[in-house]
Amino acid sequence: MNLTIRSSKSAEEQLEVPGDKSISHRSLILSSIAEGESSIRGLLEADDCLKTLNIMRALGVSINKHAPGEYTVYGKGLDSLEEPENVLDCGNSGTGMRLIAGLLSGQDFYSILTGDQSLRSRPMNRIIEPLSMMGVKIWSRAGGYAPLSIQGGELNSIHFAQKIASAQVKSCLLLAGLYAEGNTVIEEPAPSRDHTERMLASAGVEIEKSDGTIALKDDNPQIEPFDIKIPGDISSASFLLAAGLLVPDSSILVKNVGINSTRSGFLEVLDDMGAELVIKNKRKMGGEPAADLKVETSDLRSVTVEGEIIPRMIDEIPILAVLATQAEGRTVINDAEELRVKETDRLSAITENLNKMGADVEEKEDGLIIEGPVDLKGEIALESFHDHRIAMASAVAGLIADGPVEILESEIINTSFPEFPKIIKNKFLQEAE
Ligand SMILES: O=C(O)C1=C[C@@H](OP(=O)(O)O)[C@@H](O)[C@H](O)C1
Ligand SMILES: C=C(OP(=O)(O)O)C(=O)O
Repeated sequence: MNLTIRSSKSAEEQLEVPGDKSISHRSLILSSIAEGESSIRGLLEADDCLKTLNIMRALGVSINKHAPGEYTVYGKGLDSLEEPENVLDCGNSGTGMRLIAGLLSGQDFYSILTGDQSLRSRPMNRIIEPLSMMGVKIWSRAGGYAPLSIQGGELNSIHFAQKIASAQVKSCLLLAGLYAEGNTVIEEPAPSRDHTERMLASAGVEIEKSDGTIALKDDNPQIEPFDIKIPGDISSASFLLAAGLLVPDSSILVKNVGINSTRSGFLEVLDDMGAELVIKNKRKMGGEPAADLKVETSDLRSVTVEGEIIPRMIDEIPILAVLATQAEGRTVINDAEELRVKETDRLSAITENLNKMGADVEEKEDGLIIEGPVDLKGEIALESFHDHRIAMASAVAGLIADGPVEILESEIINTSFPEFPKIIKNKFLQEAE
């Protein structure tokens, strides 16, 4: 399936984005091992999270759907999971695979995790090594690639200093740590998203955080069941905000978006770029800070983005690159080498697509250098590279191109934001195509 972007129009819209992907995965996993019935509203019903939901069912958890995004999960405690009869498929989801690997490490049974071609080429040694130190028997293909086979059981706790700021690795180890003897301690070089820590703490697990160190204190943890209303995903919202900033005479309000500071680096960068952005109605939703975000079409200036902010906006770098093509001056993105091991090599994919449109993007080992502003050309077909964020970032670039832009194999957008093509067609294009 292709998405055709042709003739955009100014948009004055109030929109919502679906539930946060990271929080959706975590709420399914933690409710599955809670002591009782949990209720989840606003679950992201996109491919990645639906894979996690199916895996929890395959592990013997009963999960009922009542309405769109509304589920009851009947958890029976930490040790209630059952050996799956078949291989568990995480699809395209790095988060699903790495977090569930942590969970399965504590189970006294054998399981196999696999995924699509993209996921089977993403690095898993980053979890295999610390999990092995905890005593898990875990096998992979040569080089540390999935499928992963796991024989879980008795675990010892570790004190692990992460080299990369990865919330997936941290969360994997915290989940395994629930089953380990003694305190699991994880150090991170810079703050990464902290949804797992927040959710564990609010479910009654003793967890301490100070100066980049997270310690699971409970010797005999139990997860209390919870009711959660998941806030909208800031990573999905970033594409709509960018569209509002770039398409002339637009004004976009995205309501109910999670703005946890470990996720909201993109908003800080927008501010530095001179974007007309207002953060309104700040409140808490599902134990997380949330707000309504309003942007108006803005003249943007270039920025340098590097260091500790990178993990706090890791999935927003491709759309930042699109914005940078329209900003006055040279934008430099450093310290973003992790983008090379996402669903695709995002540094190379976004460089290729934007340069095909006539942009001036230079790829560096750990980032990008982008000169702006540059008029973007249409009459072009762009690859999605089997990566939802590349497909959506390219579609937003298409909104300001001087001719039609075709996004190839755009169905990959279902990974995180199935409503995106419809929102773009209905709100930003002249006529529904
Ligand atoms: O923990 C999570 O939910 C995620 C963590 C990030 O990955 P890393 O932990 O690999 O940086 C991010 O890119 C991904 O989209 C979701
Ligand atoms: C990197 C992403 O997800 P994951 O690692 O879960 O596949 C993403 O959603 O941009």
